[in-house]
Amino acid sequence: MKSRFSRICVFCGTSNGKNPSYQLAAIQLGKQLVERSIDLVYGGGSIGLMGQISQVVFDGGRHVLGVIPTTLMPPEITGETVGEVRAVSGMHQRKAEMVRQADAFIALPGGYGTLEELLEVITWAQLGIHDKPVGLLNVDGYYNSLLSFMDNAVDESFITPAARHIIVSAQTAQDLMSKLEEYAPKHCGVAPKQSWEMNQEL
Ligand SMILES: C/C(=C\CNc1ncnc2c1ncn2[C@@H]1O[C@H](COP(=O)(O)O)[C@@H](O)[C@H]1O)CO
Repeated sequence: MKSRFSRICVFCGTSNGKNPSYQLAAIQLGKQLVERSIDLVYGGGSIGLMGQISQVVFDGGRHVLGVIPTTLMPPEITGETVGEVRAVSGMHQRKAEMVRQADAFIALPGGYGTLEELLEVITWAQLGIHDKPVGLLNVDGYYNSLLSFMDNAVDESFITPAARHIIVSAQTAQDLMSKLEEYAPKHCGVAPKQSWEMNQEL
């Protein structure tokens, strides 16, 4: 299956979560990447959903790149990383490197870390720093409240309808991948991408 993407960055929980369907979704997304010959970029390590997806993609013969701050590298904190490990000096450098390396982003269920990474790539898209698709795998409605928040922010005129379109969501890995393949931005970035690159944001 030919994809428009070479490498997708996945944000996801350092825990597996309570509902077994979260782990299943991480495995299914990993299989989708393998079937579509897409490599994985992620936060490194083998804990929680991060471990599930990286193992599936690695076992499927695709390249796995874990971008991890040196402080989080000890295996007792994050476990072992399969594939290539890229050490970075801190969390800001990690995110910039993930954005540089990937040509789309997907968030699986997770906690604060996942949410922060997801919102940053959405914000960067809104500003015009990148124009890469951002997907949300809304497993068993885990992100319904976040999506409702965004809809309310549109109703209250804090998010434009075009910027609401930045986030592509689906309930299954297969549906999400199909939607991301077809994604075309509707919003205009606040400033052109070239001017951000000149300022070395990425
Ligand atoms: C939080 C715990 C350990 C921290 N270890 C991490 N190792 C690798 N990546 C991490 C870690 N913590 C956060 N991240 C990044 O955020 C996302 C996961 O955070 P969440 O809060 O679990 O959603 C993930 O995408 C990573 O890039 C103790 O369990």
